[in-house]
Amino acid sequence: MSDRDQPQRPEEEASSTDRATVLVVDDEPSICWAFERLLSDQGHTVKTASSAEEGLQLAATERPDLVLLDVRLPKEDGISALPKFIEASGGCPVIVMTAFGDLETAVAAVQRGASDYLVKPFRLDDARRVCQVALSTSKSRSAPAPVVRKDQRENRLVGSSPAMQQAFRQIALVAASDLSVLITGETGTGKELVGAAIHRHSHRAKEVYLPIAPVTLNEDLVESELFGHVKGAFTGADADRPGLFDRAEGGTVFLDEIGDLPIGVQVKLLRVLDQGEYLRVGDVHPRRCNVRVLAATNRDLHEAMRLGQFREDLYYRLSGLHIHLPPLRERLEDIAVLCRYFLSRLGNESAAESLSEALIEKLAGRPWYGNVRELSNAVEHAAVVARGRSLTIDDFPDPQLGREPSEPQRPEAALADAVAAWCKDRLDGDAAGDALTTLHADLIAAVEPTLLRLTLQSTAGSRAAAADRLGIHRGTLREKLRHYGISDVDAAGGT
Ligand SMILES: Nc1ncnc2c1ncn2[C@@H]1O[C@H](COP(=O)(O)OP(=O)(O)OP(=O)(O)O)[C@@H](O)[C@H]1O
Repeated sequence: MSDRDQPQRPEEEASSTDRATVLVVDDEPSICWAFERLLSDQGHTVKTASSAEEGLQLAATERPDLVLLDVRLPKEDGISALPKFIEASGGCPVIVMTAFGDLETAVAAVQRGASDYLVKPFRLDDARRVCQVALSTSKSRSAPAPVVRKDQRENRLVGSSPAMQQAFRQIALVAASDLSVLITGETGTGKELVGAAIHRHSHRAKEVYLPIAPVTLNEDLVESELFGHVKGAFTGADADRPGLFDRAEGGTVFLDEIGDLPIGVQVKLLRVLDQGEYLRVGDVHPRRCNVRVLAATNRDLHEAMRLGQFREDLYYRLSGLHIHLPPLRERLEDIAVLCRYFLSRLGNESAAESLSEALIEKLAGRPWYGNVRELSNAVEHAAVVARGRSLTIDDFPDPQLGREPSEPQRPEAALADAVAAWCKDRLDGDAAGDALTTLHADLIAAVEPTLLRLTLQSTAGSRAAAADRLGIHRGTLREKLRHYGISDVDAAGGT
């Protein structure tokens, strides 16, 4: 707990809940002491125990209003004792505490009936807030049936950093609900894996989980791909066709790169979230749908909203809960556990066990702009090179020196921003909304000449090679150069 957290004075606790009895079960005396100080200052009675067995006896005699239960205890651990505490106390909320949480522990705790999950070390402010919320919940809740855990060895989400512990806690708490979740983070930080984990631990687990990246869909057809269309909706629509939301009925949709969703489609998505219904393209009869939406992005959605590229109402509707995955370079504690995990997933247990501190330290000094994806590939590469012996830093591929964290997205993002500014300017200038009829053609005319000139320069004026690079027919290139009045001399000479 941090020193700057000072417990509030009793008189500051005007809105405090009724005086309650709180049982703290932890074999660390400092934790028991901290809670005693925090909660008795608020007028509550605090009982402490250093083992599950001792705690259960107190739970039966004291019938506490709240139990704070550590996971690691001397004999029986907190997770297995959890249902017994709920039963012994007559159904009071139990907050599980751990310093060694992984996703499975967090999910098991919530599935066994924990009302919340505190990751050590925690701030007193957080502990106070979590206790207050738990104390305000009904004491009459019944103990949920224990759920049998499935072994989820493949594609597990691992990490020991506080940021990952926080993510595990959020996943565990949100999984059982139907809340939309917004998952943000740079490329390769594990957003899709978080989406899959939420689905896997939800009541929809047996239904479809459909990860969709709208950017990979045909731009003109993205709406119809997502929501389907009816016969005659557009040229070529010769029959009714269901969309991806039909396919995901009852399950979960993971929308990747939500920041790139066209505005028109954003409106439709908002209707799904608000009213649980959507229209197929060309249809006038709304269809009901029962789909949980998880969304991910590596873009700054606040900036996208500012530029008018992302709807604010959709942002607030989507971010029922926001899980942020920091870049790997900001959670270096995860590198060792991830390396071991990737090596044992490759079946290379001996390399996993023999990873040296010195190697981990060297790896932690690298920038990992591609985040966990880059680390995973690098470990795989190193394992192949090492051929069964212990890994050394020389087995790893060279780090991509000199690259900036978000460089892969930067030119596209800058271009999108420039287009947005241009568009906004033109649309604002057309306040009456009737003068603009060639917006699309105007934009193409503004950017295409530069594209053609630079490509021709890159091929030293060879039209055939430039057409290949551009992915257009040589005749089309010739026509375009004529249209824009670009001569070969222009193209070779500069922009
Ligand atoms: N915490 C983690 N534990 C184990 N594997 C991870 C973790 N985070 C990421 N990975 C692995 O890294 C790779 C990239 O993860 P994922 O596709 O979920 O990232 P992403 O953030 O969705 O990336 P993008 O934005 O590029 O789509 C995957 O192979 C995934 O299994």
